[in-house]
Amino acid sequence: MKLLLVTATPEEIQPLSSHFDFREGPNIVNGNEIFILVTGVGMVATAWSMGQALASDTFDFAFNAGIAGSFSRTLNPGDVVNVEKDCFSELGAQDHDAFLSIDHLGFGRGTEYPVSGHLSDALSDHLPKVSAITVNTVHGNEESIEQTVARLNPDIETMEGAAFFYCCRMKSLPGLQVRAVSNYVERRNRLAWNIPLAIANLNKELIYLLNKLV
Ligand SMILES: O=C(O)c1cccc(C(=O)CC[C@H]2O[C@@H](n3cnc4c(=O)[nH]cnc43)[C@H](O)[C@@H]2O)c1
Repeated sequence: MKLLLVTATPEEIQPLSSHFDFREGPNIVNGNEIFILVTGVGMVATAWSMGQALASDTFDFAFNAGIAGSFSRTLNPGDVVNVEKDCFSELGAQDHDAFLSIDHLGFGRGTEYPVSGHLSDALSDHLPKVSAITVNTVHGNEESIEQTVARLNPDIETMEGAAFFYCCRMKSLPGLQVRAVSNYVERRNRLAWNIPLAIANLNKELIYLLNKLV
């Protein structure tokens, strides 16, 4: 099988890369070819990089791996989750105090799901399923957090996930978005982020998943 592993920054998959000694181009794990795509942070960078990769090559399965902020207090820092639903939460229009989604405006859809397949289920059965939003601006203001929770009630947020699912959907490419919680979504408090724990747990999971693909 040919797999695409998409991440925003090299740091987020550094332990995995060291574990398997990943290089540029195809890397072989258990007979599968793994291509690493480091996109840069954000949905535009992700869409551009994935668009380039998917236009010039074909893949059987894709992973989006990274850290995330959690709205949900039932998730703990370091928890690894499987995103089953994602949303371009800022895509739409303000109408005074109301938000009109892109769906409501009639210009498309704001919600994305992974292209499912038997492999997705077999790989991710053990992971908690969550709903996510994808943002350009990381929430860090109590009022805007309350408004977003009231409107969408997401479990986590990232800056790339919905773009990953969008690109996969355009190519009918099955995939999984696997995220580890590095911080709670709250009034900005960068000192409270536990990025090392999130990266360590994310990478243990990725090594497990790639070893499961035999
Ligand atoms: O500072 C570091 O050492 C460091 C190492 C690796 C990655 C980072 C990042 O800041 C990655 C940004 C990445 O993380 C996602 N993320 C994490 N928390 C949130 C959040 O609360 N809201 C939205 N996105 C979040 C996001 O997908 C970024 O791509 C730093």
